[in-house]
Amino acid sequence: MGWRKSRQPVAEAVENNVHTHEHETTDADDLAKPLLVVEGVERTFQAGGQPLHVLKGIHMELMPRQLVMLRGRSGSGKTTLLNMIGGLDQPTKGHIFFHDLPFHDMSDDQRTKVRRKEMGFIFQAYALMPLLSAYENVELSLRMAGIPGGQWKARVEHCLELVGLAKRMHHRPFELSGGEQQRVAIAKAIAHRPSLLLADEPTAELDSQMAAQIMSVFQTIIRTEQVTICMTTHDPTILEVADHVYEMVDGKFI
Ligand SMILES: Nc1ncnc2c1ncn2[C@@H]1O[C@H](COP(=O)(O)OP(=O)(O)OP(=O)(O)O)[C@@H](O)[C@H]1O
Repeated sequence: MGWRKSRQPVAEAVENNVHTHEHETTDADDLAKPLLVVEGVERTFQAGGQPLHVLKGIHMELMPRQLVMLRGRSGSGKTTLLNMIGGLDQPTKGHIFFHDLPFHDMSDDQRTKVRRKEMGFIFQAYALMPLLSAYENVELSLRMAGIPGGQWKARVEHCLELVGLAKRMHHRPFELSGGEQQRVAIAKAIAHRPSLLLADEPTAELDSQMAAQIMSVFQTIIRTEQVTICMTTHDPTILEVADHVYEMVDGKFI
């Protein structure tokens, strides 16, 4: 594909090529090219001295501002793939390009740099700091991303408003419902303006009404924050809001 030919050397690209705060200026060309490309990805683990082939040739694309779901039974390889997309693990074989950057070729440090700037993560269990308020939890993520302190207040308030928690900003996690805690986790994950949000079973702990609220928040932030979301799920009832569903069976898409 043409857009890959203009790739800069990786180290330079990690520093220069990834535009964290320029989503507003995305033009039609940028919307037409994938944010992430997975080509022929395989992943083999050594388990008890035997090779375990968990991913067996995965091809996929994430386009800008899409909501993409990976669906499949427990053990089919969804989390393994999500870890690979997030640069937390590397393929045994195949290629992963994120924003033109070859994740399969990059060092841990290089991938970590890109991940901190460009990605947000949401997990099944909400991963909030229990002693900090909703506000402080979101602020912490801006502090860790190295965003200047002068920008924190407006951004924290904006993100908590986006997820519908403006009135609960000063509550601590134990004073919030599971769905509200997950919405704080979403505010936390988008605060530093990532272009890709990865969510592993984000609705698994929630009842259907709360799960629907989470999906509605996802749709809002795709529109307003211009993120792409890739999530895993077991839940057939939420698939209808996806732009694309990849169905995984035994390490392959069907
Ligand atoms: N680091 C590892 N070492 C050995 N085996 C692993 C490792 N990580 C994952 N596996 C195995 O790979 C298979 C797929 O696991 P994975 O967590 O990707 O599935 P999943 O579809 O996300 O399942 P679930 O829905 O239960 O989270 C499982 O059999 C798991 O035991």
